[in-house]
Amino acid sequence: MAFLNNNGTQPLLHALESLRGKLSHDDFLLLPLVILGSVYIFNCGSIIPKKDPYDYMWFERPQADAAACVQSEKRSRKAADIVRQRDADLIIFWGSQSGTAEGYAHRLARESHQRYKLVAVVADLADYDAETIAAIPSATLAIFIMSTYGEGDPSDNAQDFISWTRSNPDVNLSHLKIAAFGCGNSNYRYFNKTIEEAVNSLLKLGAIPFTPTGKGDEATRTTEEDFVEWKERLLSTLCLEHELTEAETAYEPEVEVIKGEYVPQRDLQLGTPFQKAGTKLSATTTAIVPVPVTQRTCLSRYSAPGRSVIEVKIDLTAHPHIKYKTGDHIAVWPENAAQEVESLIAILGLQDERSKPIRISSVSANKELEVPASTTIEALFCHYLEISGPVSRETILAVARVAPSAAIRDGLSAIGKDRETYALFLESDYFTFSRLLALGCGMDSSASWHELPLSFVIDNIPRMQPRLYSISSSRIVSPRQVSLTVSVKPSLISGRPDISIPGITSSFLANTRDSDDTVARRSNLYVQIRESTFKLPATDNTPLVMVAAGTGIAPFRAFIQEKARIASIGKQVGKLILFFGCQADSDYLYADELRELSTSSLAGKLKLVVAFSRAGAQKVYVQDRVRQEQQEVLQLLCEQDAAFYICGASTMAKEVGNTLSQALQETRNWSEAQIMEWRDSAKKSKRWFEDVWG
Ligand SMILES: Cc1cc2nc3c(=O)[nH]c(=O)nc-3n(C[C@H](O)[C@H](O)[C@H](O)COP(=O)(O)O)c2cc1C
Repeated sequence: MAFLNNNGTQPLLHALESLRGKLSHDDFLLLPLVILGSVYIFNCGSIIPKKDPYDYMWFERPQADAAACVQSEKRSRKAADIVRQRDADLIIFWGSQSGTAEGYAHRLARESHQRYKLVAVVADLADYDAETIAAIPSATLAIFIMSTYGEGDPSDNAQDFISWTRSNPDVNLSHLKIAAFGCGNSNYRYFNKTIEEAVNSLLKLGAIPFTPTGKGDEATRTTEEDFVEWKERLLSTLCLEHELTEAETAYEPEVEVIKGEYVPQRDLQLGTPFQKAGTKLSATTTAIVPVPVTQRTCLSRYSAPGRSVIEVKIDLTAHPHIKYKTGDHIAVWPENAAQEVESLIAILGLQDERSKPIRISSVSANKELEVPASTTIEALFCHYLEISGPVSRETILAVARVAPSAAIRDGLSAIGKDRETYALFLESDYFTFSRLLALGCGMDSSASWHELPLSFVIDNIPRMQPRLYSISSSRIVSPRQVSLTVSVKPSLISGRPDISIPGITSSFLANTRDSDDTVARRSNLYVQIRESTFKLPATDNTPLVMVAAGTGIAPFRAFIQEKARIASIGKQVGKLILFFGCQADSDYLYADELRELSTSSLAGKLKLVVAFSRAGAQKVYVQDRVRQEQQEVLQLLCEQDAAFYICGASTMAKEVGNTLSQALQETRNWSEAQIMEWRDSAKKSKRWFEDVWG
């Protein structure tokens, strides 16, 4: 059971740490230079400096280039090889698009080791050939943690694995015990389809279920709790089967943080997005580039405090190689609010060190570093850790275990003891990591968090993820000025009507000043164009039926702009119907532009059908409008091969899908199976597109 804890620099670190109290701050900073100087004298026998061509190497650490090493090292694609190499008790495969399932796989590995001294290997499904799972020894439990994406699809890294399960493979898994957890959202039509499909296929091949499959549901905001419940059941079953006893869980760092070391400026990452080693760019994902914000316009304001929709325009002129297509997505890297960064720095007592370089390296065999290897505390908190999110129950319990006093430990343990108490706690106030620590200080005013290791903060706070937006401009109308249509909607806490929590990216975008604004806090955004499947048909004449609610209008605004341009140069365009759900006329986004186009370049082509849910005595939703217009919609879809698009909340998409199914049953007498078949074939032939969110 080889689980790395420390690397060779640890003794030096301990020595430095123990000297820390005896040295002044400046002495401490000089110490590495003193050591290097001694090495130099020892090696050269003289203190007269000679020009050493490899001088710079003294200042470089091997992990600075670890990414390159990992990429060139040829790893086996056989899952059984890694299991045997590490003598693993568990192999945890993950399939994840935005990091949730991946994070859970690492957490399970860490806990099973810390609590039961089990050896767990964490495996990216894309790194192994699927059929090789058949050679995993029977003593090793195979665990699958996978999310569902798109319209019931696997994540990108699980595509090959799922294709393999669908190919009726000729393997026997009757020796293999499996356990599985899915990340999904029940607002989608195909809730947790990927994990269901994976488990069913593995069971058909003879695999033995170890514990019931767990399913996380984002719609009820219970994914985290669903995971914890499933994980505890799995660990207690393992415990019973193998007669394991739980070890005292002292904190074991997964990263090592070195302060006070010289770091060349070029190695420091102070805000540029961090990408893990080996992340490849592809035809569908461009480089991440800094772009100026050229315009920010408020499109609509709501009566709810702080709620609005804004349009943000960014300029790609400085990056001629970066191109986008109409309907693509754009990933935006946000920053945490300055106030949150300041609070965390203050409560950890890191004010004096905030802008000094730190070196971070992974000390876990399973985990690649998820933050830059060289940065500063300030940059780490601002750009690389998601410090503004609500603190999870497991994090509260982890903080309780390292609390500076018994009063804080007991207080925090009581909050995290069960699902219900934790839920009540979250409803009572806004609790980020720093606010949780502040709450701890309230439980024992003599205690402080200054001794909490920085590695603990890095290990327990999720890394910052970019946010995806649909581009709301057309490539042919505006190839260099890209617009995003962003909903700014603070979250509310039921127990504290006075508090509203700003969304991290939307509030960041709302506060980003135009580039010519002299008071700009920062005018550049880091963005990346990501190709979407939400595309216009190849022929301009194909009719389009588009259904949107709220900011789901974004890609349709781009489609309509593009069609108007095509029509204006005398080309034929097909019929366009836009169904748009809003609250009232005040949030009918792009109303003037759409109305104008429907009477000018797209006259007789563009039909606007708007549903207002709060304008009159009766609530009218977008699906009600689709029902009213069903004859024309079905005629376009079934007789004229129109392309059908939905963009907006998954609940809306589900209702619209049901409305269409009902209409097909009533008017054409189609069975459920026929409707499914029709929809699947429309998807395959690129006539049915959904871009929906939870
Ligand atoms: C564009 C999109 C499509 C999704 N489609 C589905 C779906 O069809 N079924 C489902 O159960 N969950 C769906 N989800 C919810 C995700 O599975 C959920 O957010 C999950 O926690 C993501 O895990 P990951 O970060 O590991 O990829 C979707 C989420 C997004 C953003």
